[in-house]
Amino acid sequence: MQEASIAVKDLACRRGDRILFRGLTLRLNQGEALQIAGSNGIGKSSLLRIVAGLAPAFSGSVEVCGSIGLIDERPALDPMQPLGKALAFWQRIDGAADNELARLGLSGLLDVPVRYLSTGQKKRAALARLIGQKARVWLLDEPLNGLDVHAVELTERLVAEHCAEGGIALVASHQPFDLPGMGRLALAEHAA
Ligand SMILES: Nc1ncnc2c1ncn2[C@@H]1O[C@H](COP(=O)(O)OP(=O)(O)OP(=O)(O)O)[C@@H](O)[C@H]1O
Repeated sequence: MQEASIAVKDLACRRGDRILFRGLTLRLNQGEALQIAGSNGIGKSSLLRIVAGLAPAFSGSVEVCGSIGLIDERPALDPMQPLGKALAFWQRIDGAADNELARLGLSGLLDVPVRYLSTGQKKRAALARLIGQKARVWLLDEPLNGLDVHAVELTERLVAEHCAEGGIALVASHQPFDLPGMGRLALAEHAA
């Protein structure tokens, strides 16, 4: 199985002309999960984007071992395509996989264009794509936003299963995320 780790050392993040946080050091090994907590605008999404390699660090270093899957507020699914075809596009790239469609309550929605899905349905569709991606490192930006109670529990369970299989989860959320053994880092403690 592919190894997985995240090592962040003395990281500082700058957005525009402001330093958001500095002196952030963390390490996650196989099977571990960490919640990045903090109020709106503190820099949670920015941290995930730096870890994903989508934004530069202002200073410090980030090393990620293992393939990365990122969920944020924009599901990477063609809004004009029916959900089934939008997911099939990724399956051709990611390879065949069980996307857990029934478990995610998506089996009956495969002919619905992605743009017509509700907020929670889009979020669950993004999870289906993430599962199909088979990435070792999950970066989840506010994964519980817009989900009903059942879908919140399911998301927490899916992350637990991912970690039990040796994956890693870095979860940015201002909401409680119920996962046994999950660490919690308050980003405010590193605010510049
Ligand atoms: N490209 C950018 N240029 C300038 N400022 C930016 C840029 N992107 C984000 N910011 C600012 O950086 C700050 C942190 O944004 P970020 O989205 O990381 O916060 P967050 O903790 O995820 O917030 P939320 O809980 O609302 O999602 C905000 O004040 C935002 O306006």
